[in-house]
Amino acid sequence: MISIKNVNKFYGEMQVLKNVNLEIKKGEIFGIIGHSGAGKSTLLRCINRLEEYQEGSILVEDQEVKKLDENELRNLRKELGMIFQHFSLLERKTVFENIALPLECFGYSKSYIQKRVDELLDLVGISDKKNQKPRNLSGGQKQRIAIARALALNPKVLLCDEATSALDPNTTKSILSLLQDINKKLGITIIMVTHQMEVIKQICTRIAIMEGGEVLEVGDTEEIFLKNTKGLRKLIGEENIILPKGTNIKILFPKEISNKNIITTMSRELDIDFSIVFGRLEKFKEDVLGSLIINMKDENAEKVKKYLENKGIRWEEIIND
Ligand SMILES: Nc1ncnc2c1ncn2[C@@H]1O[C@H](COP(=O)(O)OP(=O)(O)OP(=O)(O)O)[C@@H](O)[C@H]1O
Repeated sequence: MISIKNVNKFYGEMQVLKNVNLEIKKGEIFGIIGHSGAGKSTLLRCINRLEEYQEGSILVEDQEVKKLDENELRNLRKELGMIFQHFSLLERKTVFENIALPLECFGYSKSYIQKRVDELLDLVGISDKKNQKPRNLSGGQKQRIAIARALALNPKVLLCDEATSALDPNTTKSILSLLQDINKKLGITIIMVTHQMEVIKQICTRIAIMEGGEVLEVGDTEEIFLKNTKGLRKLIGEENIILPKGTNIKILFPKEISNKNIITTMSRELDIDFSIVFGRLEKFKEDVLGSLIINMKDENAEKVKKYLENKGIRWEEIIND
């Protein structure tokens, strides 16, 4: 659906996107996470050409974004709705007028606009606020208006730039579940740029971790948390794990087995001692998952690997993580 290949972008001398490659699939909720300044927003804004990119290619449904003429760009933007951290609503206009704006720009009839805005108000759950001004509404309600406005032209993709960063945790949850509903009901592809771990855990099926303009890792969100990958550790500032001598094995605890006493049972059954090098189990949606690195003498490694294989437990030998 969206294919980003070898994209480089510069602001003057400063390179802010470095050889970025990503494939975003139709219908998925894809997260782009990283610290401030990582280049997330810039990348997102290159997709709808709010920013230009100097090198590489961005294809949206097989159209090269940087080659579009004015008319084609207008049509592309119709397909790509966008929402922002601070909502970008017009304060002097009512909720209805804010949502109607893109429809007016595209010349729809008054009667269609009435009908469409009512549908959208219903979809985002703020029908009762139709004639209010945004200043009388909460942050969550304002973001619902912004979502309705972004969906007005029936886009195929919704670009979300830190859409929940200005909201409290409960409102964040409700906006995320609204986005999830919209994704399911309407089949819209969603790209979420965020620095909030909870956001990607809650709704993104796949994520890219960015730092310094580069994509460090791309993968299935659950797998990244399960394996506690290097990119994820970098993101949370726990990058360096000092591996002791001997064999180091990372045991994965997917949600189905995270509460089992694998290590103590294995130690007892094999009569081998282990030391625990590093591990983290954490809440992921309604479950707990994670991994644990254990250290053992080299001569015991084969026995342990066989044991884990036989029990169907996922593991990886860590040589230099
Ligand atoms: N218009 C601009 N002119 C010059 N430099 C810019 C411009 N916009 C962004 N930058 C720089 O580009 C880099 C990437 O910024 P970007 O906003 O994409 O990062 P981000 O990961 O989205 O972070 P944040 O969440 O803080 O916005 C930063 O170093 C930023 O200072």
